[in-house]
Amino acid sequence: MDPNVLRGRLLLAIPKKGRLHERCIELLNGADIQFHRPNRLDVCLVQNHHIALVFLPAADIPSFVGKGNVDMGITGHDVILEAEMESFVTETLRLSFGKCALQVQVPEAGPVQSVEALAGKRIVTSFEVLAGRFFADIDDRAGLVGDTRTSIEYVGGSVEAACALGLADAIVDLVESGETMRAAGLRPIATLLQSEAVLIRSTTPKHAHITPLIDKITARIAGVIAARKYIVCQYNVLRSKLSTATAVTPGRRAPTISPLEDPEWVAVSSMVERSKMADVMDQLVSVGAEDILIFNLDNSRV
Ligand SMILES: Nc1ncnc2c1ncn2[C@@H]1O[C@H](COP(=O)(O)OP(=O)(O)OP(=O)(O)O)[C@@H](O)[C@H]1O
Ligand SMILES: O=P(O)(O)OC[C@H]1O[C@H](OP(=O)(O)OP(=O)(O)O)[C@H](O)[C@@H]1O
Repeated sequence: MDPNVLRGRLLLAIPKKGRLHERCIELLNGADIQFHRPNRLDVCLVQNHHIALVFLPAADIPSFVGKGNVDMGITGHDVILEAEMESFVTETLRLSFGKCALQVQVPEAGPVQSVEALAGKRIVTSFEVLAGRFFADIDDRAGLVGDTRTSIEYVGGSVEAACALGLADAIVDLVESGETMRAAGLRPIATLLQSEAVLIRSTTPKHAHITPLIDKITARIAGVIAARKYIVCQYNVLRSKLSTATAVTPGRRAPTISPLEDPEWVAVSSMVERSKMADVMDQLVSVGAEDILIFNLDNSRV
């Protein structure tokens, strides 16, 4: 591709494969960012905005954004810390997917119960910076020096195999459902951090003229995330029960209250977190609300 085509465009990086890729594509579709990615090309133009998408390994996105080589990106909070880019990127939105924990895991049947028992042992991980820092603290507390300190070995994937192969006494890797960990006969003994996918921008952007477009895309993505997270709950309730009912559905800012033809009744409409929907409906029934309706949101600006 002719680099001139990219001049002046906002560069937005998303993971080219792996756990976050599909979810990012869905998010872009929801935000009406239209593109066609020619077969395996890592850069493609957005048709309806002055944007180019850059498909990169999730782990490389923090430094591309932090160094200002691309303007914004989507990646995991974990890889921002691993790349030591937290001072160079700003996490503008949590995206509510890619949720996982970075954990120290040991063989299920083995004797190790605490991370202190791993001081001086062999750790295999794809997170050598975070694991290195974590075990350096433990080694310091144990007074270990030189060759006696914990060994941290990097592998690029299939970390769980290291213990079974006799290459490690423990691993440090990501866990979501725990299926991979259990299948490998491992159990967790410590959590280094919790992660989820985040939208990031450079702390010191190189292209100031692009900031309004970054803000617009951020607002669109925030709207898609909020539309997934919230539903609208509408119901009728006796005016005398209104304060009890609206305590159950306070809304994001405040509920909308409309009069009904019967002056003793009002209609209430309020945003409610989708995960709390069933509980909220039960509570509304118990305070005497009637005609409780739930509406999905297609999109939003909040
Ligand atoms: N099991 C999981 N559940 C949810 N999110 C995950 C999970 N595993 C990884 N992630 C998130 O997705 C990011 C990318 O991980 P993934 O395993 O997809 O890497 P990848 O880009 O395919 O690289 P590779 O497979 O080469 O290590 C991680 O940094 C983390 O934020
Ligand atoms: O707790 P679970 O739901 O089983 O998920 C955990 C697994 O997911 C990630 O790997 P992924 O499958 O993305 O592949 P990778 O090993 O190639 O990174 C992670 O490295 C674990 O292996």
